[in-house]
Amino acid sequence: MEWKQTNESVTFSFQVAPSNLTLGYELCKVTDTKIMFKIILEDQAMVYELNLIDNVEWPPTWTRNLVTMKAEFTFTKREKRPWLNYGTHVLVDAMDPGLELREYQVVSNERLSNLIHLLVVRPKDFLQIVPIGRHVIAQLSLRSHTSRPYNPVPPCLHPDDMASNYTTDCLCFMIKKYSDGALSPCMTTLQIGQTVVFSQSVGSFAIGKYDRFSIIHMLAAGTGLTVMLGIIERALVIRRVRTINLLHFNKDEESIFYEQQLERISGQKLKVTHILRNPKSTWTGKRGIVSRKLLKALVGRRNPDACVFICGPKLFAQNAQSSLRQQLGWTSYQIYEFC
Ligand SMILES: Cc1cc2nc3c(=O)[nH]c(=O)nc-3n(C[C@H](O)[C@H](O)[C@H](O)COP(=O)(O)OP(=O)(O)OC[C@H]3O[C@@H](n4cnc5c(N)ncnc54)[C@H](O)[C@@H]3O)c2cc1C
Repeated sequence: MEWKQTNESVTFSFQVAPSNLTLGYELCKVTDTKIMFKIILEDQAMVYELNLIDNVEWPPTWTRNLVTMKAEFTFTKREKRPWLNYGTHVLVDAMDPGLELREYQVVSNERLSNLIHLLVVRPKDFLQIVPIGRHVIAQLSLRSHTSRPYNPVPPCLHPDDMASNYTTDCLCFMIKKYSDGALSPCMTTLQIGQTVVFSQSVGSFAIGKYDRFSIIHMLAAGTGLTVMLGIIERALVIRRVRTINLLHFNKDEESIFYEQQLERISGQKLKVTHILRNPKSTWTGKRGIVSRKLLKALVGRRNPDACVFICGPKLFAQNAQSSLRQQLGWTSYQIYEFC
């Protein structure tokens, strides 16, 4: 663990091993001087108990280097004076706690399109940086029996599109409303100040496994886009990645969301293609469903320097996998399906 300070603040960072990419973090305030730090690695987690020499304010702010994934957490000191040392830290047993549910307060809930809302929520005395490609479980209250998985999304991909009221201790979600659904109608109508429950991160995706590829193809159907946004945010700053080819499949013009925001960051590296199943006759873009013909044209035959990420309904993912593997020669280690 490294630390540095000014009179006003103290900053901590953890570097486990350069070969082991830190994927995510969970910080929990126990008291004003005791903080638990959980560091999430590819297939294990480490928990440190940090006992500070003096009181700090909660929450800390954080910044992350998206290439190395190293994050720095900065706490404001309650008493503005230099510390002789930070205190002590010990590695504690990181037993699997099972699903831990916490209440989050809604800080904004805005419409992105007809059916999609951007929800920003903030927990109390807790902060998590969810590993890219992993999700959390949501439910309306701690006692509710209905839960659904959702992918946290970056607060923005361009500073002009920053989510309303976002601070670095918040999580952001893009949630589609299914009017006859059990949870999404409530999730999309939450008001500022109401609470909702989320778990810690779940899943096994490890972004570092794909760092060797210089071309990333993404096949996203509808809200399958959500998991791709964190990958895009990082891929844009990874020098080795030359091309991000995002294919976003939707039903019709009204179902497209986050279009202008993606347009703003697309260019030499990121290319976005919208493919509609049922567009109006005026649509001049691509149309159809995922098929061998379409993927041959937009992804092409197997390229050893490329990987493909797939996220969407089961049938969509099955069709994509069979077209890529059986007809276009792609191999399983190049493909990751989020489900
Ligand atoms: C890993 C993961 C991440 C996800 N991330 C996101 C995300 O970031 N954003 C997002 O919006 N969604 C995401 N989802 C989907 C999300 O978890 C919910 O499934 C979605 O919000 C619908 O939940 P609901 O309770 O409102 O609807 P449900 O009650 O689950 O119903 C959804 C729709 O399916 C229909 N339906 C329900 N049961 C059946 C059935 N047996 N047969 C046929 N149709 C049926 C319903 O009529 C309704 O139209 C993710 C899913 C997974 C697995």
